[in-house]
Parts: sequence; structure tokens; C-alpha cells
Amino acid sequence: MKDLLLAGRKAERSVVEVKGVSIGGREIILMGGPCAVESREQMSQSAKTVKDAGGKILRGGVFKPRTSPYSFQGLGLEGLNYLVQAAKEQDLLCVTEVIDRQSLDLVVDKVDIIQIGARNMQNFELLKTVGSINKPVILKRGLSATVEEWLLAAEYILASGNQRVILCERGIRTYEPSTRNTLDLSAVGVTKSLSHLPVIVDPSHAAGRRDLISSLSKAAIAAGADGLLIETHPDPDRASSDGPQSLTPEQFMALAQELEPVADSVQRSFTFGRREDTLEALRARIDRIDESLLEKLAERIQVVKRMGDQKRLDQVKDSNRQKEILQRLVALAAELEVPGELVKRIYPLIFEYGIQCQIKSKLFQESDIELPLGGR
Ligand SMILES: O=C(O)C(=O)C[C@]1(C(=O)O)C=C[C@@H](O)C=C1
Repeated sequence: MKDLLLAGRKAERSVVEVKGVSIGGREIILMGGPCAVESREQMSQSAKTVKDAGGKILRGGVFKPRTSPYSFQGLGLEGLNYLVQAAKEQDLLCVTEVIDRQSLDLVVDKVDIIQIGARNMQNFELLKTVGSINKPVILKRGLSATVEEWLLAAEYILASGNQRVILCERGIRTYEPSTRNTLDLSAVGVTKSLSHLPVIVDPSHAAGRRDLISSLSKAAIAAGADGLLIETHPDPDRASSDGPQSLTPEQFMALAQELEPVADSVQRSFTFGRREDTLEALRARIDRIDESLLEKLAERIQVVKRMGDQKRLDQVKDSNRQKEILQRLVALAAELEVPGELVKRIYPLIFEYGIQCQIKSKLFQESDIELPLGGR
């Protein structure tokens, strides 16, 4: 197929790694959650269901591109917080859809995966924009897109620099009205023969009815899908969006349990149930925590550097302020059951590095003299 310079087939299939979760490896990755985020409680319950079932990623729409302008359009930022918080509570990753640059800017630092919905598959400017970020992207197949058009849409993202693209088959429009769309399972195999990218399947949007989700999910795994994106809602009859296709928590659990033997039968793996106590799962959790600690440290260093601009050289070191910070943190540490001694040992290093940065930027703005801590 022409022009698939980056999305086209390679000797090795790509595995998209995100915070210890590998999409496109041997393991089938289960992602679940409601179509739209509605409340803190709804997201908490959904996250628990997904975790209990062995899922790794929580989904939830906060910016909803709806067919009718009068349908629920999403909770926006308020919903984003519910999604992120619920995922954190259960140590899940989270994914949400963006519809334009503005919504991308709002979510990009908060979620683990960005979704481009079917209706935006050929929004080329948006594809280029998500191509310039450092976050994996789930690219849904357009409602009437051919596999070639879908792969060329992925090519836009890859060509803009972002190599972590996951394709998602979510059903296409056909003449058959008994399901909302027709799940094109042959597209999984076709796409995998043409491209190295991982492919997941969303049976919920394809079928539009919950009675078919279980069989379609199992069929998707047998067809070679690397993961499933399935809608579940604590109370589907009251869902503000896509209730008829959402599974109840019990149905979601039952389905997840049935995935294990299907995955086994095609030399893939899926483990039903919570797995937080294995060494591997705990290490993955530690990796995620360490990443966020470091991200916060980097943010602190940036702020401290900016503070330096507002101080004279003789004001850089402020022992009273350091004492104040330490006192507050030692008290907080006690509440959080972290030894105060640890805080007292770590913080002087952090203060010292900040002071060095501030002094350096004042004295040697143009120089690159090594600081004792190796910073610059
Ligand atoms: O509060 C300031 O004035 C800072 O520059 C920040 C900071 C810090 O790291 O928190 C750094 C140096 C000062 O000795 C006190 C505190």
C-alpha cells in the first residue's frame, strides 16, 4: 500500500509501552469504563469494576462529539478530574477522547493515553497535533473509512513524530440495521498484515447493544486483537450516553472471566481478577510512582529557577523559609506515616540544588560550569 512509510509492515510488530502496560505484546489489554463521565461516584465504581476484572485502563469521555447537538456533550474538566482520580485510586491508566487542540491541551498532562474518535479520524490538523505530543494515541477507525484511509490517518500521527499509535476497530457503517455498526473483524487481520501497529477492538460502539458484546469480544481476541475497549456503567439504564451498549459490572466481570481461555487458545494471555500482589505488578506500580515523583521534582526545580529571577544574590538562600517548609512537611509526613527523618534528609539536597541553580543563573548566565551536584 503506497505512502505507508511509517505505518507499513515491518519485520517486528510494535509494542506500545505506557507506564508498565504493553499494548501489542502477548498480553491482551482490557480497557473499560463508561462512554461518558457523569460523576465521581460513577467513575469510582467503574474503576473498581475494571480493576476487579483484570483490566488495566479506565476509559471515560469528557468531551463528547455527539451526533445530535442536544445530546449530553460531556462534563469537560470536572469530568476529567473524576476520571483521573478514579484511575489513580485503583492504580489504572486512563484514556479519554480529545476533539480539538483546546481539549487536547486540557487533558494531555493528566491522562495516559489520548483517543481520537471515529468522527475525527480524518481531522488531519488534529492528527498532526497529537503527532507532536509525547503520549500514546488510540486512533479509532472512521465510521466509513477503508483500512487504507485509517492507516494513512495513523501515518499522519507517525509522520509528525509520535510513534505510539494504537489502532482501534469500532465498527463501520453498512446496510445492516440490526446492530449500530458492523464490527469488521476481518479488518484486524488485514490491518495487522499491512501494518506493525497494535490493533484493539471496541465491540461496544460496533454493536450498540450489550447482548452481543461478550461474543464479539471473544471473537476479536481470536481474530488477533491486542486489546479490548469495552463500555461498562454501574447503572447502564441511567447512563447519559450509550446505556444500551454498556455492560453492567456483573456482565463485565463475567466477560473478563471468559476471556482467559480464549486468549490461551490463541497463544495470548489474559489474567482475570486483581493482580496487585504479584512482584511484577507491584514493580510496575513503583515504576509509575517513581515517574510521577520525578515529574513533580522537575516541576519544583522549574519554579525555583523562576524564583531566582526575582531575588538578589544575597537573598538566594533563605534559611527561615527552608525551616518553615521543613516544619510543615515533617508534620504532613507524620500524618501520612512517612518518617520525618526521611524528609529531613531529602529536602536539604533539594534546597541546595535549587540554591545552586539560582546562583548559577545569576552569576554565569552564559556559562556551563558544572555544579557540584552535576546540574546545569
Ligand atoms: O522560597 C524561595 O525563596 C526559594 O527560592 C525556594 C527555595 C526552595 O527550594 O523551596 C530555595 C531556596 C531558599 O533557600 C528557600 C526555598
